[in-house]
Parts: sequence; structure tokens; C-alpha cells
Amino acid sequence: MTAVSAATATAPDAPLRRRPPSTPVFQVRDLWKVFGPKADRVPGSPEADLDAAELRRRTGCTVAVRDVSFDVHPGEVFVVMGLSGSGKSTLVRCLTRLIEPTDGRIAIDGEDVRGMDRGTLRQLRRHRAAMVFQHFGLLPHRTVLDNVAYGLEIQGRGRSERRRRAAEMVAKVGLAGLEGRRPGQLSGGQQQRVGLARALAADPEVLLFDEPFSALDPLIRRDMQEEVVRLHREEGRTMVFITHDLSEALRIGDRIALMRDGRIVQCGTPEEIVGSPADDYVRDFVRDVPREQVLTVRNAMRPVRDGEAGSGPALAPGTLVRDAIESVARTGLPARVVEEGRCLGVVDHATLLAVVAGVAGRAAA
Ligand SMILES: Nc1ncnc2c1ncn2[C@@H]1O[C@H](COP(=O)(O)OP(=O)(O)OP(=O)(O)O)[C@@H](O)[C@H]1O
Repeated sequence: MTAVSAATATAPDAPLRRRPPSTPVFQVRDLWKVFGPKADRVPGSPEADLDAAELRRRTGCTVAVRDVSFDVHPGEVFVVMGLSGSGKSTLVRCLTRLIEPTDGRIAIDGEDVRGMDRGTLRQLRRHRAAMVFQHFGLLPHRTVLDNVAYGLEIQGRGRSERRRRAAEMVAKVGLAGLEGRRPGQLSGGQQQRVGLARALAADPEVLLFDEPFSALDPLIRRDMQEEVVRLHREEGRTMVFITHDLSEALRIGDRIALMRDGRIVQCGTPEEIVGSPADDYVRDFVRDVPREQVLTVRNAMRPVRDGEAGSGPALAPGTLVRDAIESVARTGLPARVVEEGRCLGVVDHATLLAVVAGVAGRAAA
């Protein structure tokens, strides 16, 4: 079984920067990462538009990230999703220059990352944007508590503070009572939780997860996804999460960047990606998603007809179609979509079925 952990540690007096409220945590503009000889000649050149095999044949280079721009907002779970080889890991490693970008701009809290010297970068990775890897073992001879405290130890925190904070984090991830065990005495899911607690103990502003749960069996995986969502709700910490699993992305993401061949082909909320795919590739990607579990009544409703505004159950615009189906089935009446006392529209059997059948736009027309 694998475990997660985080790059942690720094001097105890390191400055923790606080950004003005509206500044994105990460701002990425026109970012390229090209592997191979003379890589810096590729971005923006005619060769950059060649297909991967031809580019490799002519230049020996691979474009892993291709002219990518996006923002990560404070407090959101931003998911980078795509098939194997689409560039997810390279992109996220570029954010803290674990991989050196070839071209483009990256800012954290408005501060230029590409201009940072080595010391500042180390601070960045340890304090501000900690990476939680899938294959990053816990220390086998240390207890759960000491594993969680490890990052704080390297940060130079005092023993009592370390133990207090580590115990807090162990409880937070649901492992209270197991503090004295060693990693080998834990299940895979429990080991993941230790890794998560270790990352949280260091209190980074952003957690960067690289497929942390992909080696777990489906039930434990689901458990860990819920754990991440819960921690996110409780703490409001910004998270960037890589996955190749669409259902995982839809479950945990506030927004999803869908990558293909190094490009972001669509960036939006789960509802935008499933409800309004940007092209045939995205449409194909989300074809099998149960739409009623992602789309809300705001996008399913039709205009109100005479006499409807005062009857039927009232639903908030953000209600999932799945839940609206239950209301309509239970009452036998069309449901009103109500916001601040105003009826915005109505969902009835036909509009809800149209969502399930994937013909919602056509039915509303
Ligand atoms: N060090 C490297 N040298 C050359 N090419 C690389 C290097 N690292 C990655 N690549 C290539 O860059 C592309 C993107 O790889 P990357 O690992 O970022 O994709 P990914 O979407 O994270 O894939 P996976 O889900 O399999 O981890 C791939 O074509 C890969 O072969």
C-alpha cells in the first residue's frame, strides 16, 4: 500500500504572506513546458503546432504543457484532469518549479514565481504550496504522531508545539487513538490519512495533490475523497488536485481544468463541463456521467406558465436535478425554482426527464 505525504519544513520565523482578498492564489499565463534539446525555441514557433510524433522526430522535443492560462481562486478545490500523458503532473509541478517551466508567467498571491531565488522557492514549497504525493512513504519506524510531527520538526518547532499540533491533525483526519501505531500497522487508507495530516500540520496556504488516492481500492478511495471535501469545507484551504478519474473530479472539484495533449480544453465548474461541453472531445469525455447528479435546476427549468407561480414545492436554484426528481415524484406537482422569494422557473416531469436523457437543451427550446 502507498501513503501520501508532503514536502514540508522551513525556519519557524518564515514570513507567512497573506494576499489581498481578491488576488488569485495562482495566476498562470501562457505557460509552456517543453522537454528536450533547445526546448526554449519551441513555444510560439511553427513547430509547436506539429503533432507530438512529428515534433519529436524533427526537434527531439515533447510539449508537455502548451500555452496554458488559468487562475486558482482562494478557497477553491481546483482539479486538473485528463488522460495519462495529457500534462497534468508537469503542469502542477511547474507551479512551484519542481519542474522548470520553459515559457510563460506564474504568480502566487501576485508574486512572480519564476523570479524567485532558491531560498524563496524552498520557503514557497514548504510553507505556502505543499505537494502531497501518491508515492511518498511515511517513515516506517516512527509512530503516527511522530510522522505527522515530522514536518514541524524540520521547521524547527518546539517539541510540545509539535506534539500538540500533530495530535490535533491526527484527530482531524479521524485517526484519534492510533497515534502510537507505526505505518505498517495501518491500512492503506489510514496511511493516506497520516500523509494528509502531515501535510495539514505544516499549514500550507495551498495543498497540491498529485493523484493521492489512485492506488486505493474504490471504497477507501471514496472515503478519502469525502475526507478531502470535509476538510476543505471545515478549513476553506485552497487545493489543487490532479486526477485522471472523472467521477473523482466531479465529486471534489469546485472547478475542473480538463487537459488534452498539454492544452486546457475546458476550464469550468462540474456543471459547466457536463452541461456545456466545449467541444466533441469534452462531450465524449462526459458522455456517461449521470447528468442528474451534476446539473442543477437552474439549468433545467423552463419558464413559468399561468397559475404555476404559487403552487408546487419550492427549490433553490442550486438544487441538483436528482433531488428535484424526488420532490416532483413525491408531490406529483411541478416544482418552482425560487430565489429570494422570486419564482425563476419551473421543473416538471418532462424537463427533469430531458436532463436525464441528455436532451435538456432541445426539450426547453
Ligand atoms: N522528464 C521528461 N522528459 C521528457 N518527456 C516527459 C518528461 N516528463 C513528462 N514527459 C512527457 O510529457 C507529457 C506529459 O506528461 P505528464 O506526466 O505531465 O502527464 P500526466 O497527464 O501527468 O500523465 P499520468 O496521468 O500518466 O501521470 C507526456 O508525453 C510525457 O511523456
